[in-house]
Amino acid sequence: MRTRVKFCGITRMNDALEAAALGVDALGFVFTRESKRYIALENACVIRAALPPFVACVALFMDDDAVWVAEVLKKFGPDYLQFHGNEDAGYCDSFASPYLKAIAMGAAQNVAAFAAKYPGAGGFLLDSHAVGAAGGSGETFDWTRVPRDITRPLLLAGGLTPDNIADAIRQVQPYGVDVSSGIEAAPGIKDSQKMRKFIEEVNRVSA
Ligand SMILES: O=C(O)c1ccccc1N[C@@H]1O[C@H](COP(=O)(O)O)[C@@H](O)[C@H]1O
Repeated sequence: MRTRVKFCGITRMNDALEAAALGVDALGFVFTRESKRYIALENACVIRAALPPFVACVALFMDDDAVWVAEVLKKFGPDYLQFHGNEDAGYCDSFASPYLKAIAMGAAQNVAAFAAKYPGAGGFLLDSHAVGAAGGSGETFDWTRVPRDITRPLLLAGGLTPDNIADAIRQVQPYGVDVSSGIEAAPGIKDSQKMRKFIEEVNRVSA
């Protein structure tokens, strides 16, 4: 099956439409305000309304106030929430909405034990970022540390680029991949050629 692709950190209409035309499965919108890729809720809603069918929208948060998450849920209506901080399962489940939980792949991380604490998560995003630090750093982690026996969907993230995505998929065989800085010209500004090359590489190795 083709590896699913999420492009994260969308801030511009044209980037979203180009990504959709390339066949991306999901677009990520960063609603945590410290991020360089933060998008105002009103702008995200305008982009969302212009997307063709079957492009999932993901709303990313990092230790945000529950009131803010609820407001985004109500107005933006994401298909998935993505929690990228220290949120516990009670907090994540409290929104009664499908969600992905990020796992920071520090040296001591035990993915199976972490995942067991979040029975309500639809999947897990394995990222190189330190918990509490802003993500989207463009740094990879040691992919040999991804366990093969996790039965729930895993999305590989952290430092993926058009040049390393083929190796990443061959090595990790993830359910999906998630990329932000590796397809950018600058934070929040996607690069058309990098987006295209990234999708071409995913299609080439996972066809
Ligand atoms: O993108 C951000 O600005 C961001 C901010 C806070 C938490 C997570 C963030 N991004 C996520 O990080 C991964 C990896 O990014 P990159 O490809 O290494 O730049 C990205 O897929 C987002 O889900």
